[in-house]
Amino acid sequence: MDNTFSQTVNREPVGTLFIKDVDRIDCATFDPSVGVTGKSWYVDVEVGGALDDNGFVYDFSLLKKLVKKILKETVDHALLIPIKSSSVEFESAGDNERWTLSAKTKLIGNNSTWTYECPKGSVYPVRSLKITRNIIEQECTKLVRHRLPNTIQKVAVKLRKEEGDAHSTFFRYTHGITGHEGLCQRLFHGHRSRVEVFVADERRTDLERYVAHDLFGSIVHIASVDQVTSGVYEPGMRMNRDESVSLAYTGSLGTYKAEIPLSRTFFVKSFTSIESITTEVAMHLKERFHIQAPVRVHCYEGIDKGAITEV
Ligand SMILES: Nc1nc2c(c(=O)[nH]1)N=C([C@H](O)[C@H](O)COP(=O)(O)OP(=O)(O)OP(=O)(O)O)CN2
Repeated sequence: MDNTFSQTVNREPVGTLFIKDVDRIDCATFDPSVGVTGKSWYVDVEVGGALDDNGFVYDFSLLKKLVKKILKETVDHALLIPIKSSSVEFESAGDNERWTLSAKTKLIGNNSTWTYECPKGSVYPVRSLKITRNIIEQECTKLVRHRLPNTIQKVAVKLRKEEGDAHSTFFRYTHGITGHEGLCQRLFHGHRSRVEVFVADERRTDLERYVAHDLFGSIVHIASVDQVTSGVYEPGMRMNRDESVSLAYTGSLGTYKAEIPLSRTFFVKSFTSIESITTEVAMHLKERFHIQAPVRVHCYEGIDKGAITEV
């Protein structure tokens, strides 16, 4: 956002405030050229308008609460779908919605289809042909603008990627946590996550790249074997086969069902929590590379949080 606003409007006292990292979004997006992908962003906000009796554009505390509430009710932990795309089909299914999403993606090498049957609110439909960061920023800006008073003349919501260090490796995953009482039960919510690997306390960026790119294929859905209702699966791996796997479970908000390309699904034996995923990764590295020394893995769940396992 430029800062000319406060300089050019000089008839009444005005100002522009900003809050960096007001919230973080963890969601999933559907892109016809990539498929369903986990995403995480820092959220920054700028708001400009007339000053009140305290000299505030808007109280920081109230703005933080409002932005968090709006994001939680809309895009956070949702699957964002571009409903103007010809790759997207929608049907109502009683209390649920049913979405069919077709992707042509070089990452998988075939035409692939994701289906998602979910309680209302699990999908955030966007009136666009595709979902980009810029389009989500515009959508969030509209949502926040709409809930602020008329004294506010300018709003900008910006999404910022986590940078990491020069050697950081990231992967993107979606998952649903069957028994979670909150929005993490949604089968397609996701994260952009860093992975760090240490062998005998020495950082191993080669193994980090192996985990992100080879084991998980950079973009992956992580399912537990007890979520599978039909299709083949093998815990601890992704299977490079041109077929789908069906997942289903019921949480406190309703029933979730999905069909996902098998080559994009990694199966864990127990839970899809970050603790279980990290343990699965550490065990895999130890066995696959016959490592005798202690292997310590830090897998993030989105930004600044995650789990550590040493084996
Ligand atoms: N110990 C764990 N706790 C939680 C896990 C987990 O794997 N291990 N996972 C989740 C969800 O998957 C969720 O996506 C985490 O996102 P988060 O933003 O922390 O969840 P909230 O929306 O509940 O948090 P806010 O700070 O309110 O945004 C949850 N917990």
